[in-house]
Order: sequence, then C-alpha cells, then structure tokens
Amino acid sequence: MQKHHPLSNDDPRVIRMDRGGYTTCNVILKGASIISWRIEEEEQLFFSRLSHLDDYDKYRGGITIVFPHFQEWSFGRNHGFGRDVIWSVRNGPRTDHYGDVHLELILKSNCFTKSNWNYDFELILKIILKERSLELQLVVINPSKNETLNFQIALHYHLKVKNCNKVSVNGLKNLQYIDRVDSSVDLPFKTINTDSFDLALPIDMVVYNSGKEFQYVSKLDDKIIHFTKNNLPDLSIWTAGYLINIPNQLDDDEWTGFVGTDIGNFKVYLPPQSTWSASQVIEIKRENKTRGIFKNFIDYFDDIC
Ligand SMILES: O=P(O)(O)OC[C@H]1O[C@@H](O)[C@H](O)[C@@H](O)[C@@H]1O
Repeated sequence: MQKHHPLSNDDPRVIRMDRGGYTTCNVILKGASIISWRIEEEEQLFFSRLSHLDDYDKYRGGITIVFPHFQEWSFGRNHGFGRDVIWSVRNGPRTDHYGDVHLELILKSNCFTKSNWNYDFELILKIILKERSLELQLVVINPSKNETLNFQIALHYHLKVKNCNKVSVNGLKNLQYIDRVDSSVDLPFKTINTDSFDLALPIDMVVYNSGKEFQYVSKLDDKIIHFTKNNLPDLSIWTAGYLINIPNQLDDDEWTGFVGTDIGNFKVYLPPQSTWSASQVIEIKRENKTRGIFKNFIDYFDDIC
C-alpha cells in the first residue's frame, strides 16, 4: 500500500494557528477537524499516515466532532454527520493580548444535514491555542420556534502516545460505565472501583456523569494528559485493539500509537430558541517541563514527523 502524509502545511485546506515557539494547531474545514496540535514542536495528536480526507472510511486521527448522535445511528453513519461535512470559518485565526490564538468555526443546518436529521441548528466550535493547552468550546443554537433539539455531542480525540498499553487513567473512581468489549451480556452498567486503571487490554467503555476533571498518564512519554470540562459529563475511552471498523485506516505500526477518547454530553434537550454551551481544556503536563529523553536521533524525529 502506498504510504503518504495526507496534508502538508502548505495545503490550502489547512488553517494554521501559530502561537510562536513552534506551538501550532492545524485545522481543516471538513468536520472542523483538528489534525495536528504541537507544543514546542512535539505532536500531541495521532493522525494516521493512511488517512484520505476525501474518504471517511480511510480517515483516522486528530480531534473530530460527534454530532448529533454518539455511536451507531440508524439515520446515518457512526457518530453522526458533524465530522464529515464542510464547516465555515466564523472568526479568526486571531491572536489575543496573551498571545493565545483563537479560531471559530460554524456549521449551519443545510439540505444534507436535514436529509439525515430534519432539524434547524447552528453548531459552533471555538478553538483557543494556549501555551501548553487547547481550549475547545461548543455552542449549539436552536433557532426553531417550536421544536426541541434532542442530540448527543462530543469531541472525538486520538491522543498520540508511544504505546497505549502503557497508559493509565485517573479520576473516574466510583463512576458507572458500559463495557462495549464485553458483548456477552446485555450491556449492563459496571462500576469503576479503582483510582487508576491501565489500558493494558483492548478497551471500549462509555462512562456517565463524570466530574470536572480526569487524566491519562502515559509512562513512556513521561506526560500527563489532563482534561478539565464543563457541561460535558459523559466520556468514552477506547483503544484500537479490538475495533472492527478500523483495518483500512491504520498502518501496521500504528495500532498502539494512540488513545481514543470522547468527551461529551450524551443527552441534551435544547428547547426552542435557546442556546447550549460547554467547554473543555486539554493540558499536557510534564514532571520536568523539558521534553522526554530521546534514545537516539530517530526517536527525536518520531515525535515530530
Ligand atoms: O471508528 P469511529 O466511528 O471513529 O469510532 C471509534 C470509536 O469511537 C468510540 O466513541 C466508541 O466507543 C467506539 O466503539 C468506536 O469504535
């Protein structure tokens, strides 16, 4: 199979947010997808080298939008149409007086979205690139005079790690979840009973009613990926290991190179003529603020390319 990198910085489809100091974000209008986020040059998102942006069956990585439905959907494809359609720029990119870079994208209902889901809406994604974090705000407007919008929404992350089997999750103790790997039973709720658990095995879990924070600890990367969230109580945690719909999207060496997570709200009722909003901040923390120690020259470029 021919290998290529799907997009370069010069590609006209890429909107580049540049904070200086080699801290950047690359965004495309297809699905308002964030396909790269670098802090001081170091890539934080996984984006498969097999991805073809024109073909959603071969598109794997970055941060994409789940809207208006999470998981399998009888009216359209998995996770809804939000990540497939072309969005517009509402504002930016612009730099504020702290040096942070802002970009706002918008999706308005149109005949294609209505053919899947017959409602009027406006969906806005605000991206703020900060020194070591990314703030993502979601806004949904219901312009209808009489119809309530009933939807599910999330940001669908592919977080780059050296090996997902060496990652643990903290901050979800006592919460209920559905184990989607264990299909032997009728998906009953289970309870997370430890402060921290490893992603050593293929995993696909949906956790409900979580608090404002949780984090991943990637031991091999020597980093903590910390989430703070507001009005986004639900989340999923998954790795590629067991996914059946993924084979054409990952190269041989990419299966363990990311942790998947969705941060969202899986039950929103938005009355006519009202607005819903939520936000999340993803921050990369290191014990010692410098980058990890590289075994050799090739290791160094592995993080950059
Ligand atoms: O392949 P997709 O549509 O991007 O979905 C990836 C994963 O997304 C997660 O949200 C689901 O819990 C998984 O079951 C799913 O496989």
